[in-house]
Amino acid sequence: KRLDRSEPEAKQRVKEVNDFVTITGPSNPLSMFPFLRFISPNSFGLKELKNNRDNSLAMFQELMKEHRQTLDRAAPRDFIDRFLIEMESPDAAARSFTDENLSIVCMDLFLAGMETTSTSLTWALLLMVMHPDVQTRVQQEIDAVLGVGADRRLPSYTDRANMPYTEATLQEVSRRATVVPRAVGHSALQDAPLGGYTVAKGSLVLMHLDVVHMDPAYWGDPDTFRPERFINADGTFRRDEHVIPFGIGRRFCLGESLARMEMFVLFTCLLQRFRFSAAPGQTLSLESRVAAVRQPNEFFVNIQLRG
Ligand code: HEM
Repeated sequence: KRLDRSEPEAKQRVKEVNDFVTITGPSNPLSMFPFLRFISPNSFGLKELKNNRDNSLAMFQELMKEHRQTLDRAAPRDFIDRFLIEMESPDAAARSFTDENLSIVCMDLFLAGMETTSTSLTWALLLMVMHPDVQTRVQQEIDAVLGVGADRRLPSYTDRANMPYTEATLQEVSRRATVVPRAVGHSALQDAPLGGYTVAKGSLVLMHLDVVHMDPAYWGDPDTFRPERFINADGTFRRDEHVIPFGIGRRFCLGESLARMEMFVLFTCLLQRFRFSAAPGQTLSLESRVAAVRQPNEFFVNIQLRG
C-alpha cells in the first residue's frame, strides 16, 4: 500500500516511526533503568510510545479487515493473505497464528524495516556528497552497465553481479555508518564464557556492531571512507565477514535480503539520474544523533539532473 507524502496519514506514520527510534534509543534513561516505568508510567516518552503503538495496531487491524474482505485463497497477494489462510487451519492458535500476533508481526516488520533502510540511504547520499570522487566512479560503473542516453535502462538487482564498485561502496557505507550500532537486545539462556568473562544466565546482551566496524586493529584506517578496501586485485567485489550491519547469529536481521535489494536498486536509480553535491554554506560531518537507529545530522544537498 502506497501513501502519498502529502497525505496527513503519511506524515503521521513517519512521525510515529521517528518517535519510536528516538524513545527506544540509548539516550533514554529507561534503556539503562527499565524499572523507572513502574515509578512513572507516563514519562520518558512512554505515553507517546503507547499511543503510537495503538495507532499502528489500529492501522494494521484495518489492513487485515480489508484483506479478509478481499481474500482469494487461490491467489494470496502478500504476507497478510498467507497468514490469514494459515489462521484457518485447526491448530492455528496453537501455532501462534492469531489476529493479535499478525498485527504485532506487521508492526515489527514496519518499524524494523522502514527507518533502517531510509536512514541507510540517507547515509549513502551524505557519503557520496562528501566523497565526490567515489560518486563519480559509481556513476561511471552505472553508465557502463546500464547504458547512457536513449539506451539507458533502469537497474535491477541482478545487475549487482556486474557492479563490484557500487557493491563495495554500499558495503563501505554500511560499515562506516553502522545504522543499528547496538543490534537488538539478546538474553543469555545459560551462563556463557566469553573472552575470559562469564556472561551470566539472564543477562541482557547488546552487540556493539560499530566496534567491529571501527576496529583499528582490523581495518587500519576505520575512519576513512574507502570502498576500495572491498575490491580484490582483479577488480572483483570482496565480501568481508567483519561487516555485520545486520547482526550475526541465529537472530540476525530477518529483512537483510530485502534491505540489500532496496538499497542497491534505490541507490543506483538515484545516482543514475542525479548528481548530488553539498548545498553551499554548511559543514558536512559524520556526526550523528543517538537513537535506536543512528541518524546523520540534518544536511542539505544540491540535486542536478544527469544527462
Ligand atoms: C539497512 C537496513 C537494515 C539494517 C541495517 C538492519 C539491521 C538489523 C539488526 C542489526 C538487527 C539485530 C540483529 C541481531 O540482534 O543479531 C535486526 C533485526 C531485525 N530486523 Fe533488520 N535491518 C534492516 C532492515 C530490515 C528490514 C527491511 C526488515 C523487515 C522488513 C527488518 C526486520 C528485522 C527484524 C524482524 C529483526 C528481528 C529479528 C529477530 O529478532 O529474529 N530489518 N535488523
